[in-house]
Amino acid sequence: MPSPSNTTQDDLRARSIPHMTLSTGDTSSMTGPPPPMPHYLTSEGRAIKRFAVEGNAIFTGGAGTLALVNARALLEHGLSGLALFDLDHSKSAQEIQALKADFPNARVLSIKVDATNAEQLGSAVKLTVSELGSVDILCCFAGVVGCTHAIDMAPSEWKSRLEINTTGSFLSAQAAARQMIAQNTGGSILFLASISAHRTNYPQPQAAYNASKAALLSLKYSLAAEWAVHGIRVNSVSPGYMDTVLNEGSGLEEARRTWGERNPMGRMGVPEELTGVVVLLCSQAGGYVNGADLVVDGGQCCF
Ligand SMILES: NC(=O)c1ccc[n+]([C@@H]2O[C@H](COP(=O)([O-])OP(=O)(O)OC[C@H]3O[C@@H](n4cnc5c(N)ncnc54)[C@H](O)[C@@H]3O)[C@@H](O)[C@H]2O)c1
Ligand SMILES: OC[C@@H](O)C(O)[C@H](O)CO
Repeated sequence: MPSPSNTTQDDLRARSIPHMTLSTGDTSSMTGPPPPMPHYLTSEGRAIKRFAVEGNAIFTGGAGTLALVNARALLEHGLSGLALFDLDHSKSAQEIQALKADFPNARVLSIKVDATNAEQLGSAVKLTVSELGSVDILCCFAGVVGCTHAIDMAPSEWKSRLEINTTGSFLSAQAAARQMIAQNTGGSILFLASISAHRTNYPQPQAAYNASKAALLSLKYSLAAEWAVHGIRVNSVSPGYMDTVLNEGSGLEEARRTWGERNPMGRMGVPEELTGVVVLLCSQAGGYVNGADLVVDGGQCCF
C-alpha cells in the first residue's frame, strides 16, 4: 500500500497539474503539453452513453432502503457487480433476491460488515475484489439517526452517532481508496450527508446526527483534494426528508406532517428521487464533479 506519510499538498498538486507551475496569470509558465483529455471527451468517446456506470460498486448500509434503491439504479445504468455491506441483511432479504433476479448478468454479493470496523472493512474489500475483480465505486449509506434533546444526551449516544455516520464513512472511504489506488483505476466515492448537515431540523432535536453529517461535508473536501491525483472523486449527497423506515415510527407522525408543510413542494421525497444525482456522480457524466455536495430536498432548505 503506498504510504502517504512523506507526501505534502504541494507534491500532490505538482503531480496533478504537471504541465504548469503555480504562478498566476503568466502563460509563459506553461512548461509542457496539457494532459490528455479523458477518453469520454474525445471525438470518439462523445458517442458513448455519458450516464453509463462502469465497474463494480460497494454500498455500506447496503440493506437499507436508500442503498437498495440506488444500487438498483446503478445496475440499470450498466454496473457490473455490486457488494452490499451491512450489519444485517435479513430485513431486506427479499429485495436483495429481487435485485439478483432482475440483473442476472451482474454479480450481487451481500457481506456482513460493521462499517465502523477497519479490519472488517479491509477483509470485505478483499473479498469483493476476489469475487468481482475490482472496486470502482463506493457509496457510504450506513447511518443511524436519533432524536434526543442535546441537554439530555448521554455521551454514549453522541459518540455512537459520530462513530457510525462519520468515522464509519471515513474508514469505508479509506479501505476503498486503498484498493482503487492499488488498481490505479481511479474511482468515485459518495458520502450520504443530509440537509441536517446544512440546517437544524424542525421540529425534532437531533444535534448529534446533524453534527455527524456536517463533518462529512468537510471530509469530502479533504479527501477530494488528497485523492484527485489518483483519479478518485469524492462527493456527497444531501437528501431532505425521504419517505423511508428511518423516518417512520411512533412519535414521528406529527414531524412528518410538519416536514411536508414546510417544504415548497409540499411533501417528503420518495427514495427513487435520489437516484438521478447518484447515477450522475458515479458515471462519466459526473467526471469533473469533485468535492461537491448535491442537495436533493424539494427545496426544504429554501426556508
Ligand atoms: N431517509 C432520509 O430521509 C435520509 C435523509 C438524509 C440522509 N439520509 C441518510 O441516508 C442513509 C441511508 O438512509 P435510509 O433511510 O436508507 O436508512 P436505513 O435505516 O434504511 O439504512 C441504513 C442502513 O445502515 C445500516 N447500518 C447501520 N449501522 C451500520 C454499521 N455500523 N455498519 C454497517 N451498516 C450499518 C443499517 O443496518 C441499515 O440497513 C443514512 O446515512 C441516512 O442518514 C437519509
Ligand atoms: O434531515 C433529514 C434526514 O437527515 C433525516 O431523515 C431526518 O432528519 C431523520 O429524522
